[in-house]
Amino acid sequence: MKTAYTNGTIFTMDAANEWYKNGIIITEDGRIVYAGPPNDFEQQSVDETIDLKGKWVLPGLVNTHSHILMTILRGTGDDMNLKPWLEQRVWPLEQQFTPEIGTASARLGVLEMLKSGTTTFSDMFNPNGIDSDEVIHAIADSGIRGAFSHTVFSAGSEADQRANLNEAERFAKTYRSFADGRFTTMIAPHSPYTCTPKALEECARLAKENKVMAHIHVAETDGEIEEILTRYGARPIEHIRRSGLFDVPAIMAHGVVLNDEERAFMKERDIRVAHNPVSNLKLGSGVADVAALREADVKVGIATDGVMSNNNFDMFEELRLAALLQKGTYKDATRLPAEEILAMATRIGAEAVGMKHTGCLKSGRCADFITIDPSDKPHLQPAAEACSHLVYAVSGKDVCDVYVEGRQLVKDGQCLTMDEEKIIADANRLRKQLEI
Ligand SMILES: CSC[C@H]1O[C@@H](n2cnc3c(O)ncnc32)[C@H](O)[C@@H]1O
Ligand SMILES: [Zn+2]
Repeated sequence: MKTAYTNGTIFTMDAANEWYKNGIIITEDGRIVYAGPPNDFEQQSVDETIDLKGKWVLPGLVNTHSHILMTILRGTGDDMNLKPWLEQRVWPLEQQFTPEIGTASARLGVLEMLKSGTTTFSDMFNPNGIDSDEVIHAIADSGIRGAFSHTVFSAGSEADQRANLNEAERFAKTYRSFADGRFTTMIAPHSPYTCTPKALEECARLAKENKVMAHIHVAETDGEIEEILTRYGARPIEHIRRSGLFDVPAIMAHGVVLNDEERAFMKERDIRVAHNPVSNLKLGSGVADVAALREADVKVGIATDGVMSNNNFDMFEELRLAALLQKGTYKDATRLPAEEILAMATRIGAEAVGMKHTGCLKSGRCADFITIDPSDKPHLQPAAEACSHLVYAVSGKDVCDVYVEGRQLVKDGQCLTMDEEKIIADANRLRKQLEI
């Protein structure tokens, strides 16, 4: 089936940042075969024509780090610093999870992501209390794209730790090319402070043997740097390097506390960063020096983290904040211009999670795109400066249509693939089972 989407303002987000007013996208079998000006487009050459009536079109957003299984915990654990938040609130709550809670939580998270314009996300699942096979199938049914990992923690007995690593490997092998290739997997040791050096080494081996990326929380707070220095005599980046985990393509969540030497090393090893501006502020962790990372030519994607530290999955909020934080901390408004932020949320984010086939509206890439209709929205008028509006004025609620691999998943703000009423009812019913 060949479909033409006509009369859109198309932000290709390719390396040249080309955009076209009254542009056209032609898709076939889930791929883009053309994106650009209408030139000599002939309606007869396609099976179907959809008039976008001036809507803005951009690649679906890529959320490079999330925890959808925490979605049911939204609104709990506010106003706490990272360590007590994890130890006193998050982990005791996650211990109460059942498979039903985990799956309901995942569905709610995916629904929110899709409706706010995210088409790809890279997620760390909790290892306890859930049925990761059921979760993966629930996510697959929604039509979204993603990279998933069953997180590794060095907790419990030796047998428990071995079982956790075995499950992380089984999960990575089983789903490494699942849902018609929309899903990939990663090996995700939670962090250098929750995993032993041996577990990090094991994770490095598993990622290498299974040819998947590594995903880990690193350099999130000053406290983490001190703790790892005290325990192992090295800062987190050097400590993890010694384990071999950075011998495979890796993405680190946070990267708030880094120095020049570490950034140069990250460039050399192509270690990517998932920047979580809201989560880093909410947990009092600080502000990642994204401008320095970009100057060092490190790939930086944008992310939400879980909703307990956010409290939503609206990537547009992250874009705006990511731009403003660098301008404010550097006292220099030229830092991270809107075009660069948009690229980080799309093409660069996709590269950061190892998905070069999405994130850009270009012939050969997957037809993963979203539309926004500015025509009835005062906050997006005058509509001429669309690129600026996409970073500084749009919110997830403005997203109109969402397509993944040419399949429409959201139409006029309504999700076509998920039962919204049931998902919300289930989340509220199951939330009552948790002792908050
Ligand atoms: C879902 S398994 C991963 C594990 O990570 C916890 N988590 C969520 N946000 C953060 C963060 O910012 N730093 C460290 N760990 C985090 C989550 O609750 C799970 O237990
Ligand atoms: Zn996280």
